[in-house]
Amino acid sequence: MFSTAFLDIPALAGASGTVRLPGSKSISNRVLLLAALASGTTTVHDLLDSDDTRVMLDALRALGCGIDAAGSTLRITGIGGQLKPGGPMLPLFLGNAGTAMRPLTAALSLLGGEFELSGVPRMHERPIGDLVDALTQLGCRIDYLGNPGYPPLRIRPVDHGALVLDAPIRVRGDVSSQFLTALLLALPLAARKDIVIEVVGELISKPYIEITLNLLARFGIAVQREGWERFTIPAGSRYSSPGDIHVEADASSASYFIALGAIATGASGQDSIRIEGVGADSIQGDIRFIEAARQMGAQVDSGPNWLDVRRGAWPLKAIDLDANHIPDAAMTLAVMALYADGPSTLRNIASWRVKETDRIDAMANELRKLGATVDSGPDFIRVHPLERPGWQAASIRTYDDHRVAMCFSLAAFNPAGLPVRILEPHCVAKTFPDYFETLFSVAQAPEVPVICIDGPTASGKGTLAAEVARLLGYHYLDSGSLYRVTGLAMRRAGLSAEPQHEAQIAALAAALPLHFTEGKVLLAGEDVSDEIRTEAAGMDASRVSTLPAVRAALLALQQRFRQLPGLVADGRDMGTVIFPDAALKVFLTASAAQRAERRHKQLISKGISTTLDSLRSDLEARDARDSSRSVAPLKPAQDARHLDNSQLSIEQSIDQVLNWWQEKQPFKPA
Ligand SMILES: Nc1ncnc2c1ncn2[C@@H]1O[C@H](COP(=O)(O)OP(=O)(O)O)[C@@H](O)[C@H]1O
Ligand SMILES: Nc1ccn([C@@H]2O[C@H](COP(=O)(O)OP(=O)(O)O)[C@@H](O)[C@H]2O)c(=O)n1
Repeated sequence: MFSTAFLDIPALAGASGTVRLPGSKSISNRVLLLAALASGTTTVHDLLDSDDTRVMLDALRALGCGIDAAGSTLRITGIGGQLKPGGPMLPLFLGNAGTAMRPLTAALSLLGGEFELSGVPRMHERPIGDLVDALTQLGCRIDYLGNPGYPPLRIRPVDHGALVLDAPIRVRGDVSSQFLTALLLALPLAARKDIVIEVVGELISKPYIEITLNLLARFGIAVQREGWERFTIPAGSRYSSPGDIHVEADASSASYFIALGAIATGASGQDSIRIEGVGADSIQGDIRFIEAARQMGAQVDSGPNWLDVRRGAWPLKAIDLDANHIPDAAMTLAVMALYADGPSTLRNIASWRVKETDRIDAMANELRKLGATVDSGPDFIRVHPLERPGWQAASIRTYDDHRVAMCFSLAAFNPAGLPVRILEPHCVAKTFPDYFETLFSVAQAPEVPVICIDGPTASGKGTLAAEVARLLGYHYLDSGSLYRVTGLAMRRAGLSAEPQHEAQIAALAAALPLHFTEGKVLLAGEDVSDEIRTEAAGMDASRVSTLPAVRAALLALQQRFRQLPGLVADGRDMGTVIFPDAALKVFLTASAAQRAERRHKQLISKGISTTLDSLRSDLEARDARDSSRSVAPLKPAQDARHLDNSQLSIEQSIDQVLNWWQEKQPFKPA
């Protein structure tokens, strides 16, 4: 996941390959609650691991469920429809997870304990009054702790004998279908008699109710349905665990990759995007996004649990769609509309206004920043396509809304070749923590940005480069470590850095079984991070690095680090030889005295004993060798910016490089 303040997605030109998507949020949280209410143990496969499911799991653990996770499989032992009596009041914090807040409100009102349910400030602006009203009709005791009609809530125990089950429970269906879902999931707890639910108003998002009914059936509860107005939970209904249950991949998450397939062509001009984990026969309503994508021109094939999408019509065909049945996935259409042959209109989407943010306003604002003309009203949005000269580079605000972040990544395919900046990209953690990594695994960029930091030993290149990479969410290449590992491999093979061994050492370098994980350097699985940091290893590295065949052998390996979304590389010849087209080159220096002192401190702190004098003479010897060798000598690239950090702190150096980088970006401030 990207935990950076922003993520710059370079202009993308194509995409092809296979993606596996995380489990559906809607299915995951319903399955968790049903498994928690059932007796016995349910093994849940391919559960989504995200903020919303974590919030739900924390709540269920607090209620006394046994939860045991191993990889993407989770075993959950339910409470059999009953809480342990006499527990203390339980405060439950539910973040911004509507799929936890609504059903838990209903279930906890009927379980008999005392609870306080709260969330982030936005959760306290998301209406829940219609659900509370329905539960109150039944005799449940729920108080508002803040504004009436909104969380936070206090729930008090109620005697099941006192519940009013004779009259139908009336619930509004036209604000959020989650209220009806919540009742359907929870009311079997009280089904001494048949319980009838009547929906008031036109029910929105019906496909989500289908998921609810489908999963209730998997847990042994056969709800009877008359149209979309009346639902009966039969007397004596009891949750029974199905034993094992598989969670489909999230169809709403699939929408971004279906759109990707429709917009992008592969490197060869004909490859497709294959999506695994969900097929066209999914029980999730958002799978009908496929129909809308086809209408816009996508070619979609499907089989059991897979989809295959490629570009059909281009430009895409504009659509005019009642998107009430796919409210979440329809946001993706609003960005696809930028690539269409005329204005596209999405209607009947008033529910967008009460989601993670007001999504109609959010989409309209951010699409306008890209240069688009957008009209919107209480329940619709109309997006005009963008011609090549109209596109603008924009910093996209994401409003703590995962879907805004994900769908705007598709703007990186703009024909103007502009990058897109996504602010607060970590909001995707709500449903798809690795969204951007997954996108980057199939996307191709004509130019992956590189920042090079070259300079003499102990000038602070590694420190600076690693931190700049972390702040930008870029990959990091410590090219010196490759020469250090080659030096080590040379020693272990009984060779020395002489011309007669050059070919053998180069062969070792070309096939180094090298891995970088969590700041460690592994050689054939062995952690050599400390061994390569000694001054002796530095000297060996300096010697092997003078051998032209070794440098040639390491060239391709280094260039393979240039991957989306970008790279920061440090060394001696990053800007001159390895990445001559880098967008920013920094030549970092500091006085020899300063560098010797820094290295001294660094080694002493690692418990490696050395003297300042020997370090200084080693360092000068290395400077001389690095600068005078015939291949790729240490020297500033012609277009490098010089930074002497003798008098600068680490933070000041980082700020300077980030400022130079920002100057090169086309983004206006957010
Ligand atoms: N601007 C700076 N001011 C003071 N110390 C620094 C500065 N930059 C780096 N250092 C320290 O100098 C030491 C050497 O830095 P390092 O990044 O390993 O250098 P290089 O990769 O160029 O050999 C480290 O202990 C680091 O914390
Ligand atoms: N791109 C690079 C990186 C390192 N090297 C060599 O590899 C040695 C070790 O690199 P390093 O970056 O780990 O060294 P320090 O700067 O930390 O001393 C250097 O002394 C250079 O001679 C190189 O030739 N080219």
